[in-house]
Amino acid sequence: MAGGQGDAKVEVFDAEEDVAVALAKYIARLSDVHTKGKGVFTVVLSGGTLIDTMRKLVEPPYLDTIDWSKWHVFWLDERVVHKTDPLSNYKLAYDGFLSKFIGLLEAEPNYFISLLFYLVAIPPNNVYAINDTLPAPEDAADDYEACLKSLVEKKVLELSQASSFPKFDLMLLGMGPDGHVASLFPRHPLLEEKNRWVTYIKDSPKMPPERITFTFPVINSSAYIALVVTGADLAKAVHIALGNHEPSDVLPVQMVSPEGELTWFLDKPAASKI
Ligand SMILES: O=C(O)[C@H](O)[C@@H](O)[C@H](O)[C@H](O)COP(=O)(O)O
Repeated sequence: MAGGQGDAKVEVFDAEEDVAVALAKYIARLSDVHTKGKGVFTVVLSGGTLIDTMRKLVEPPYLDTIDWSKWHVFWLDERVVHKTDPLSNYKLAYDGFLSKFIGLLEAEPNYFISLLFYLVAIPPNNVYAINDTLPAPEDAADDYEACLKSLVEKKVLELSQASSFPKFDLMLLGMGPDGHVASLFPRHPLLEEKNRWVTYIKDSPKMPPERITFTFPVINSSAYIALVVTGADLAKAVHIALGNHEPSDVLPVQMVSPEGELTWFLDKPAASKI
C-alpha cells in the first residue's frame, strides 16, 4: 500500500453536505472491509466539526448495514475535562454520534427488538474515553497509553511492523485554521515526540489549555487517514498544505504522512485557494 502525503488522494465536493455523504460511504466501506476481514474495526475520532460531518453514518442505510458490534472507538485528542463538560470531545461525539444508538433503543417499544439492536450496536466497553477521574494531564495521557497497550495484548490493536507503534484501521482528522491536527500545534515541541504513543499539553493555544493527544508516530502508523476539512476559514492552511510552494514553517497537517492511505475530503470553500 502506498503511503505519505505525496500519494494523498484529494477529493473536492461542491458543498459540505456532499462531503458528509461521501464520508459516510468511505467509512462504511472501510468498516465492511475490516469487520469482514479481521473481525475488528478500530476507529479514531477527533473533536471539532468532524462529528457533525459524520452525521450521515447514523442514518439509513448505514445505521442498519454497518456491523457496529465490531467497532472500537478512540479519541485522537481529548481535553482534560469531565466527560459531561461541554468542552469534552467525548461529549461531542456522544451527543452527535454515539447517543444515536441509545436514542433508538429508548424509542423502541418492543423489548426484544431493542435487545437485539443493543447486541448489534457499538458495545459500551469498546468505547475508550479518557479517564476523567484523573485531573493531571500527564496521568490522563499515561492512563490512555496503558489502555492502548492492554488492547495490543488482547489483540484488539495491532502494531505496525514498520514502526512498532499501534496501527489503527482508520483515523478521522479535522484541521484548525493554523494547520493543527489532534492537539499538535504549530512550532510546539510535541511535534517532535518520537517515543510516546499518547502525550499531554498544558499550553494549548486553543482552549482549553490542558489536553492529551496521540503523537505523530502513532498517527502516521495508520492504515487509513481521512482529513476532513470544510469551510472557507481553512482555505489558507489547505493551500499551504497542498500547494507547491515551500512554507518557512511546516504546518502540523503537513506532517500527516501515513504508512497507509491518506484521503482529503474538502468542500469547495476549503479548496478555493488550491
Ligand atoms: O480538540 C480539538 O480541538 C479537536 O480535536 C481538534 O483536533 C480538531 O480536530 C481541530 O481543531 C479542528 O477543529 P474544527 O473542525 O472545529 O476546525
